[in-house]
Amino acid sequence: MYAMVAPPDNDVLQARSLHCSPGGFPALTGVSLGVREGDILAVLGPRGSGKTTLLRCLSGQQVPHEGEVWFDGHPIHTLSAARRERLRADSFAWVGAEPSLVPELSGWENAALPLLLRGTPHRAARAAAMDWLERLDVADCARARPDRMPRDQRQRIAVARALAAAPTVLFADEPTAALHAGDRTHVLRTLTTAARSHHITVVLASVDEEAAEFADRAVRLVDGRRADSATGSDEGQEACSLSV
Ligand SMILES: Nc1ncnc2c1ncn2[C@@H]1O[C@H](COP(=O)(O)OP(=O)(O)OP(=O)(O)O)[C@@H](O)[C@H]1O
Repeated sequence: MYAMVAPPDNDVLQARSLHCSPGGFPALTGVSLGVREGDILAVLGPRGSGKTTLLRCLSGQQVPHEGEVWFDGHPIHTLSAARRERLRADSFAWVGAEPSLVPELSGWENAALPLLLRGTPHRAARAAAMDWLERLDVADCARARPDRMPRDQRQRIAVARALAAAPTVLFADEPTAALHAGDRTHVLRTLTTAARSHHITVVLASVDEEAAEFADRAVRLVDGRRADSATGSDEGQEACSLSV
């Protein structure tokens, strides 16, 4: 064991020697990495390599069985479930492969939902949501219900919802997996361009090497371990001074 030491100032997120076995399967076996503020980090690897489990640990949805996760200079693996929930609502956004929209709400209401839940006035939340729907080319879906939209439009609204919330970190887990090739590139480009212009840090998981083209850095996982460099193995405290 080693004493908990805060990560370097320019790392907004840091994982140290994560071990995690959801459902008893060793999905992560000693993963360390740092994510610099404002960076777009691609987490690449084949199916089953541990990408989703890593993003779930970094975002506080899953507590690692061993190791540490730090956000903004504070450990989050030691927080209560309620405090992790609060952190996720205030600072993080998540886009998965399947758009998970509220079926009873229209396109703009879905995109505005995190802002409305935070108490943003209705008019301001609507304006922000509409702005993002326009950037993602789905403004004409603003009044439609999700069951009236094709999947790629629902996914664009899910991306708009994540960006409208102005998170510190956006976790995108295979955000374009369910889209056609042309849509994939457009959604990834829009997501990463918007994140850069709003200084949102992005952790982008993908099986597709193309995702690295949109990122500042990439790490690669194979069988729950870093496969890209010596910094990725079970290095414990040395990780404190390393970014990616
Ligand atoms: N709750 C769970 N119960 C059992 N096994 C799990 C659980 N969660 C993850 N695993 C296993 O851990 C391994 C890593 O899964 P994970 O979803 O993190 O990988 P991934 O790289 O995101 O893959 P995919 O693209 O298929 O989602 C896989 O073998 C998966 O079956």
